[in-house]
Amino acid sequence: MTELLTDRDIEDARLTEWTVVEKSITRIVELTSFRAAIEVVNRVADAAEEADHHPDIDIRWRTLAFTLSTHSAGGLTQKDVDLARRIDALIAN
Ligand SMILES: C[C@H](O)[C@H](O)[C@H]1CNC2=NC(N)=NC(=O)C2=N1
Repeated sequence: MTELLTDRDIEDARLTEWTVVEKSITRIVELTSFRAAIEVVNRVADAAEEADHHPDIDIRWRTLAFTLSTHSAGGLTQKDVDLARRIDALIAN
């Protein structure tokens, strides 16, 4: 579960909205308003607490940047892929 994923594993996960940046993945998303952005942040916070896995979040008016990595493993693990999918679902809804 906390094993580091290979580059191939990350490609195979097909996280099309995410960009690999060094040992992490980032998704930038623009919402319709600051409040809408904060609502997404709150939903992601719930998902993060539930998973006990926490993204770095950069908030700039209505644009959010989520960055995922597993600090304890020093890179990307399945936990990041799982949280990325949850974030994608929360943004879509
Ligand atoms: C004790 C607890 O499981 C750890 O501190 C968790 C919490 N959230 C975390 N989040 C992330 N992104 N990486 C971690 O290594 C991590 N560790």
